[in-house]
Amino acid sequence: MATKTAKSAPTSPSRSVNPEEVANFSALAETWWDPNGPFRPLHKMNPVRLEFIKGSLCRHFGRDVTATDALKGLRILDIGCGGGLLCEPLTRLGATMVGADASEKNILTARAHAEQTGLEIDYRYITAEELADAGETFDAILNMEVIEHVADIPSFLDACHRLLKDGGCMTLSTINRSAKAWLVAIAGAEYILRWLPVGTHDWQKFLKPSELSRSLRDSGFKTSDIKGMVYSPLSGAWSLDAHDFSVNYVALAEKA
Ligand SMILES: C[S@@+](CC[C@H](N)C(=O)[O-])C[C@H]1O[C@@H](n2cnc3c(N)ncnc32)[C@H](O)[C@@H]1O
Ligand SMILES: [Mg+2]
Repeated sequence: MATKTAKSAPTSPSRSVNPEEVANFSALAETWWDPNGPFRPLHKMNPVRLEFIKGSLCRHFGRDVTATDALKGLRILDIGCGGGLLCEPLTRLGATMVGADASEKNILTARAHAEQTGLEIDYRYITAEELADAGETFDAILNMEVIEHVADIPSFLDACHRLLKDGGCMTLSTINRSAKAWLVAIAGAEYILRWLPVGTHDWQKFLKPSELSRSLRDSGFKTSDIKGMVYSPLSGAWSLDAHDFSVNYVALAEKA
């Protein structure tokens, strides 16, 4: 009798890609740089995201946060870069940026915009796993507003871990799976204010900070900072908050 060999499940090189999610972003690709378009919330959040990213990277790498070229010499990957809303300001701070996205249309928009602004940014139409398989490594990774849109978190974070040099760090942002987040980020932002197209976010895919930390630990990272990002309806501005993680939050993870 022939012995039965255990067959492992077929491995897909890019398990993190959810084709429906990527198609949603591709459909909006031409609107990335419209400050009043569907990505208006990201434009509004950008100053506070940059404050967190710049502050975290400067502390981690011992840089002077007040220097105009504070990130000079650092090779940084923006995974799921979309239209390049973060790649451009970080390039201006001296970083050597690689922006990678699973949507080709996003990459075309990002490249066209960088050409207009005269910034040199290496944009790639590639998934996290493909880039990791290619053996590239980076001093730091930006992982901003992506994890709640991926199909397989362990595969995605394992790829990020492979992409990070020893001693490197990764910033993340996502949305908490709380009742308030459903009210604000889904009912409010999608259905009432129409800031985002209905269906942009799936509440089930939001992550509690403890779940994000656990997933990061399982992939070999140590969470070293978490801050809330809080929106003030009065001023229309976002700010970092040490205690309120109830909706949006940012985190810093180090390669353990
Ligand atoms: C909400 S957007 C965030 C864009 C950008 N990080 C920002 O914050 O301005 C999420 C992006 O992740 C990309 N994406 C989703 N899954 C991905 C994957 N597995 N690898 C690379 N990019 C991915 C999508 O195409 C989309 O552009
Ligand atoms: Mg999102």
